[in-house]
Amino acid sequence: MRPALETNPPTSPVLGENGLTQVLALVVEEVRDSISRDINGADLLYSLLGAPWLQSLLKAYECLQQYLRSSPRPYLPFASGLSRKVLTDVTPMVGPSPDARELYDLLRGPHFQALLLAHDMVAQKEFEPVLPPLPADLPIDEEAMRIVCLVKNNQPLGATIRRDGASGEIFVARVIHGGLADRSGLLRAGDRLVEVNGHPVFGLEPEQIINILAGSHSTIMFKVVPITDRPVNNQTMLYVRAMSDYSPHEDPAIPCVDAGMAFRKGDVLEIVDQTDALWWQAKKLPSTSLCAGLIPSTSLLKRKHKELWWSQPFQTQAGLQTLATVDEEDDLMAIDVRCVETDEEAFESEELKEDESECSSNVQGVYLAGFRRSLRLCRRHKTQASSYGQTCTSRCPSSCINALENPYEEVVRYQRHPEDTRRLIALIGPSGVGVNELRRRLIEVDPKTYQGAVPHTTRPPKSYEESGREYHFINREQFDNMAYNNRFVEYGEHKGYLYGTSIDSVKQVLDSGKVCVIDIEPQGIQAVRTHELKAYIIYVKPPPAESMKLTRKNSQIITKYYINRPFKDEDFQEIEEAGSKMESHFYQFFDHVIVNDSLQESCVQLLTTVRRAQEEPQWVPAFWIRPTDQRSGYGPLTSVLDTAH
Ligand SMILES: Nc1ncnc2c1ncn2[C@@H]1O[C@H](COP(=O)(O)OP(=O)(O)OP(=O)(O)O)[C@@H](O)[C@H]1O
Repeated sequence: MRPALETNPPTSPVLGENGLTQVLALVVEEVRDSISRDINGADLLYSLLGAPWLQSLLKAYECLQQYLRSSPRPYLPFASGLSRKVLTDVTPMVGPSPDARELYDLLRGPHFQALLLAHDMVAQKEFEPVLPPLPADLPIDEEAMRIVCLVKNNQPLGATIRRDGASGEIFVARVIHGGLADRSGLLRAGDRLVEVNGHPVFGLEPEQIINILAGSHSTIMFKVVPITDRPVNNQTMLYVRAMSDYSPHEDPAIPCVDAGMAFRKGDVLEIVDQTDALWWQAKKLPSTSLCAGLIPSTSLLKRKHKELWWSQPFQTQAGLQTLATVDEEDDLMAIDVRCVETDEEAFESEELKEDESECSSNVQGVYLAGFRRSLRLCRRHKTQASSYGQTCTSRCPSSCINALENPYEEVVRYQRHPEDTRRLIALIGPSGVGVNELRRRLIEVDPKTYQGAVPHTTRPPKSYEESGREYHFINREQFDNMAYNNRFVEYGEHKGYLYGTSIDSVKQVLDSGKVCVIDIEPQGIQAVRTHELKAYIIYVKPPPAESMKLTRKNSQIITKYYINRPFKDEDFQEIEEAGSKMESHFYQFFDHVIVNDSLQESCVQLLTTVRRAQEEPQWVPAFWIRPTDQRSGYGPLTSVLDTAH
């Protein structure tokens, strides 16, 4: 700041009449200097301070301040009366002077007359409400009643009622945030209803009252005894991502189906009211609606999920275990007898050919790691986790979230700072949909920005391979150690060798300032949804089988038995089915979905999405952003949601 400003004591600045404008002018000058010194944000601040609306606002403020000090009094109590009298005097004048004519025109002007009218209203203090006198014979024990008159429009009233079983009295059960009743500010949960449109409601059933309401036309009149102890609303705004689907129409327990709000897994919800322990009020984002809807609270939804779980013991439960089902089906893929591998050596040599061809995948001198066939095939053997006696949950306890335990995941808006490491991009999709094709094309577009992670393997290196380029070659003990210490995003076994993508390989790419682009299987989701990697997960969705038949005419699929072979109809069917299973279990973790129909369009969409993921604000789990000590286990989410009543 300039010395001129520094000399003023900050607590008691004595500003002249145009004090604020002067101060602002000095600040603007200061900010202009900062722009030339290239100080971050100075540009934005300069345009904000120079905005015409801010100048006008300041002028209005200063005028008000000035008049507050001088407390002006009306010159006349009835200025429009005087103006009318002058007009009556001037009208009959024969050959009035130019001054008299000008005065006449001025006084007749509608704006001038409106100004005088406003002046008189202020002078006579007509803006103060006139209340009717209280009746003299008011009984002492009379309860304070409030008469509420609401104008009906097309919107629902936005309130529910309940009947007290013991007393037969009717109460407002809840007022829906942003609804007609809430916006009136006159009806509150707990108010006792005495009359509706002149009908006493005592002893009536709620349905009868609803019929009275339905029959009323332009206005609804309530007579209520207001609640005396209003709960203090000290809740903070909360945003969550739904981890499961919910439909009020399929929930017999909801207090009012019409007030309920359906949501799908992955939807971001703004929780606007948690006063009720069972039923919260929320809006689905992005939302243009003023009115919130009822959704089950965390504890209620957990209870519902548990009840469902117990009532369907033989069904596959949503969550990470479902992988087994998807994968088993992969393995049970109808095996074409002609495809069965008979000669290990012949296969090996074919693999070698393929490896050699992949060796040449150098783009601008950069080797594209992580596209090897053996690595991709090993990821289809899903026995690895059990063979290590570990589940995903035990591998990454801090971030595993399943719908049964946490039906809502708390999220916050996150804008990556340009100096922070880039977010990991993880592509996921059913095998054969085109995940690797898209990933490869993205990296090839700009290998200086995008890069895959170098995987680890226990397989011995081939003559042309270099450690750290195709793979990090390590021994089994080292691999086991890394797996034991949760250092892999995912890993698996192929032909007796272990292959895996490590967190450190991903971090190495991110730390070099590049965007790391990997593909993952569903069991890798939790390992990348961490504060450390901040993965942005893109689901590559298969288009309908019929459409794939057209677009994949010249494409080839990698299988366990053939290195490459043309797609068959069964492949499309399988990809489609595997896709819908993947969606039904993991959709809540997908930040973006690309339907891979036309390859060209998918590539463009991928590039745009990946850029947006780095540059634009996104909803991310709150535990990524919270301080370290709050970032363990389910703690933050559960405690925030369960205690915030
Ligand atoms: N949109 C598309 N149109 C036409 N062909 C495509 C399209 N997307 C992918 N392909 C082709 O489909 C084949 C399978 O794609 P890709 O190898 O990327 O599968 P994937 O999803 O990575 O599965 P996996 O990991 O099991 O190999 C490749 O030959 C690829 O070129």
